[in-house]
Amino acid sequence: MPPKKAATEEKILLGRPGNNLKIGVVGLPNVGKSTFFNAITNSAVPAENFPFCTIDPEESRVAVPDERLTWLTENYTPDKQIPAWLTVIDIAGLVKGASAGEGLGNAFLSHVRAVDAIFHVCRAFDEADVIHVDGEVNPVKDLETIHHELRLKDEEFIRSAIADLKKTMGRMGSNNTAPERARQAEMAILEKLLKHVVEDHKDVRCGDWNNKEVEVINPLMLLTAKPVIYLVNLSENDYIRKKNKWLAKIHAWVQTNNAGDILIPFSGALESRISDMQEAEREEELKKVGTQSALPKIIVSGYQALNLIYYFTCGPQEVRCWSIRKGTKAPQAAGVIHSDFERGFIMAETMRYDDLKELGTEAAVKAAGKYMQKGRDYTVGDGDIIHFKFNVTAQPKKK
Ligand SMILES: Nc1ncnc2c1ncn2[C@@H]1O[C@H](COP(=O)(O)OP(=O)(O)OP(=O)(O)O)[C@@H](O)[C@H]1O
Ligand SMILES: [Mg+2]
Repeated sequence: MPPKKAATEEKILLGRPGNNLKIGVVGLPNVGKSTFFNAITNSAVPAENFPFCTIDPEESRVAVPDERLTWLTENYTPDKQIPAWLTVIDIAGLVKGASAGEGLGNAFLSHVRAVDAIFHVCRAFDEADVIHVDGEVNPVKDLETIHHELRLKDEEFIRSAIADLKKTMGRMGSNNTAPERARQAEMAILEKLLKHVVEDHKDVRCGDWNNKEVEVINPLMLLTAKPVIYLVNLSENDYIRKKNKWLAKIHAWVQTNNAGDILIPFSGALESRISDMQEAEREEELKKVGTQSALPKIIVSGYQALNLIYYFTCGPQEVRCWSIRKGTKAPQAAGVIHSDFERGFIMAETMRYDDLKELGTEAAVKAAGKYMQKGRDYTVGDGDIIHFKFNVTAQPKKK
């Protein structure tokens, strides 16, 4: 008899499912959040030298740079090229005590709650003219402040979930019924979560949670469950010379507290200065000062932090990226183009970008046996080039 296949349970990801995910720019007031946001979106959110100049979150979407898309466009010469987008939201500054309503506290925290990942901007530039809310530049202290506030808020959410659950427990008398046992199991998970946040002082995303636990955690929409990318805002000079007295300390703090989180240095001053320039002028300026913009890396990292990937559809009309969450199966991936594609899904004809690039043409990929037909169980991979076959009576319309 053939050996039984080990049942490999697919790990449920922390966070909201779906592909309509957003990343928020979070940090203390006046650290350069709007400067960064403006540079990244070239939009007109005011960046001014006083705290709380951004009151409402501003939203913008930016194209995810990808040389695969450039290559495919050169080869298919389509009428249109459509990239993947990263949706970025500029949130006003959080201050110490925000969780207790300080500053514009709770409103800001609800904006943080509504995003799916965080660009945490911290200030490591000395600039006497730019006021620091605590009177001194100390990015490590700033990181502590924000994390403390986010965790306090999570503690409140978890305690309130525990209180709600308690009210429903033991009502029916017997505590050995199936629903009651489910509630007890949920309570145990909530208590474990509370210990993680309150006693161990850890962010939720740093825990090793199993699927049952993730199912309890996700609906709580906890702030510290969201992936974080630390963006360290340097003066132009420090960024160009790749030196700053705080960088090593910030790095050590991240490693100790949230090992694995990504840290990217950038300069709000430089990015803002070059963001108005035409591309050629910008390239020339960057060459002159001997550096590169940090924005492409930041955008790609932000997109990846959301657990998003994309597949391509390629043809003479358009070459296009379609965002899906990691782990999405072929029919649901097809549903991103049109719900009919999912409803009437027959198969996905796919090839790998790398194979197409290496072999040159679709015909060569087919001849090499690398053009595959995949069924409903196929998990779509990043950079797959897909043509869906489907069958519905109604004429499908593209989104
Ligand atoms: N790297 C940098 N070097 C020097 N000055 C900078 C740098 N980055 C930003 N600034 C300046 O710091 C000031 C505050 O920037 P900005 O308005 O972007 O902060 P913010 O974090 O959005 O503040 P708020 O929380 O009030 O919305 C601006 O005057 C901006 O030009
Ligand atoms: Mg701002």
